[in-house]
Amino acid sequence: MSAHDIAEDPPGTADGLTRGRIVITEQPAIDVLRTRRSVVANMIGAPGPDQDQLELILSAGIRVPDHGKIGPWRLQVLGKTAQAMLGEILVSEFLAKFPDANEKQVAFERNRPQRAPSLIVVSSRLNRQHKVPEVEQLLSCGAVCTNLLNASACLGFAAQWLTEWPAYNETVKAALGVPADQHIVGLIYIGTAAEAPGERGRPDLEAVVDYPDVLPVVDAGQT
Ligand SMILES: Cc1cc2nc3c(=O)[nH]c(=O)nc-3n(C[C@H](O)[C@H](O)[C@H](O)COP(=O)(O)O)c2cc1C
Repeated sequence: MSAHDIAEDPPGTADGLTRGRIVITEQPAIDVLRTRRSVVANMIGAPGPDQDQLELILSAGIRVPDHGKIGPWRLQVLGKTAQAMLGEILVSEFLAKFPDANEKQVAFERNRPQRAPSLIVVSSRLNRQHKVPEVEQLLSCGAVCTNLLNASACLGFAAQWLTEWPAYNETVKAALGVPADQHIVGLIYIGTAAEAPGERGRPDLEAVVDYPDVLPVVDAGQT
């Protein structure tokens, strides 16, 4: 049984951890976090999460630090028809920019939102009247995307956080109901890895972490 199979047994009686009918990976959370890898969307296939699994991923996804309790994010789980409609919009925007595009390129754009079984669009709902700075609200949106990836990994699913050109296209935003002054922060593709991804180089801790005993105050004149 793979990590995201549905348990036949009643809750709590199957091997491993269960939540209702869902088997959760037996890996300790710290190992999921330490070893999670994105899988490129092209390599993510069926099965995708079912509705119960999706709701688990979504509820973990929005359990993020949110200064001011603003909830500055919005999540849209695109169904198959919506994915196909988005694909048609991508084709028309792509052709408007590259009228000489070949068939293969057009087919890629049409299929772009359907590369994986599930597609969650995470966009911002920034409250610019709120005293909490905009950047903090955007960071909370990013945290949602990260939690979606980690929650997917906890259930044994592969996922990738992409923006690509569609996230920055005004027609795409309008079609998704995202106001022009808000952002599409992530398109999260979720499903099952066609093959396990290789490791990706990570910075050594020493390259990014310091343990200063005293503050490394920089003389303003030196900067
Ligand atoms: C905000 C954001 C946008 C991203 N957009 C893209 C993208 O458009 N195309 C891409 O190849 N990777 C994109 N990535 C990177 C992948 O999500 C992923 O981090 C990368 O493939 C490395 O995999 P890893 O998560 O295993 O480190 C983006 C990451 C972030 C945080």
